[in-house]
Amino acid sequence: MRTLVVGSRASQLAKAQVKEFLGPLRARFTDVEFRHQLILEGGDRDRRSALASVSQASGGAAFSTNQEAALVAGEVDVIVHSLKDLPTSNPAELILLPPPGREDVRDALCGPVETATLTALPLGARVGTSAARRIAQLLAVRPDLGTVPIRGNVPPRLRRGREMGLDAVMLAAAGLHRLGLNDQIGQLLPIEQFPPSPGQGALGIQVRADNTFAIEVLSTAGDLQVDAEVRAERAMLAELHGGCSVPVGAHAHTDGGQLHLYGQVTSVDGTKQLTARASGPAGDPAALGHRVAAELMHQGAQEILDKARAT
Ligand SMILES: NCc1[nH]cc(CCC(=O)O)c1CC(=O)O
Repeated sequence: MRTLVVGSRASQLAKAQVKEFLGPLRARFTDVEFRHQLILEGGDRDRRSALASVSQASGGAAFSTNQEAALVAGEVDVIVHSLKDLPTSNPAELILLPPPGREDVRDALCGPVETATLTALPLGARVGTSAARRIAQLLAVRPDLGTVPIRGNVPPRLRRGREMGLDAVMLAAAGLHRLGLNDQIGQLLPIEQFPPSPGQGALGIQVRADNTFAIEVLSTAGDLQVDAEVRAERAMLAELHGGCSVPVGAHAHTDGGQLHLYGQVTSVDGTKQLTARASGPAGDPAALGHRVAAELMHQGAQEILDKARAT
């Protein structure tokens, strides 16, 4: 019996993601023992300091560092991340395998279901989110809204939103679905105005590039269409030199052999919004990502991003 040690953060969402990833693999490889190992990150140990520093720490990579160290050291064979939390540059000895099927890519407004929608939120309503992209996108459609910083794992964000009396909290539908929190969703936001963070809803399956056994087994869980889509989105983000904290949205979908990519950059105050689209062969997602990024740059993305980074 061979063993594969699967690492993840200790959050409920991370545990749900590992379960989802391992389900089909356990059924397919009855001669492999899959062992789950939790790896604490700075953001898990000290919740209070994490609240303040999570997006600044290690250039936005606060969720992946201890895990990557454990992977490089050989303590685990694979890390199951939320792909959108992973920086677009991977350490040289680590690679990302094709992710399994993607969850709903959209963002959601959560709160009282009658009022947590774009049209029903009262004038000047307060929405909980700390993400530059979400703040910018919200203000672009509802400049009257106020946004309130709220960080941490998904269930505590919902709880604090209620405690603080916020009108809504903006979260990824993927995490809500995976945690069985669908009943919290007031509205799933339209992709046109609210393209998600690149990679949102997909798992980031990270292994050592030389771990042939892990690659052989875990690749069988991958979905090549999802892989092309998220690679296009992440290539666009990388080309814009964006981390996870820039007001950049991206969404790719496949149609036959064609990959379509939609990209959006929004100023933090929501007053300027650039969008671009392109299509290309599914076999070259990076080229498509670069094309859409180049079009956004041509429209003036650099100035918007420089300003967003300065705030
Ligand atoms: N940055 C935190 C984070 N990382 C992944 C998810 C949800 C799952 C996903 O987007 O894939 C979330 C919470 C959120 O943005 O609502």
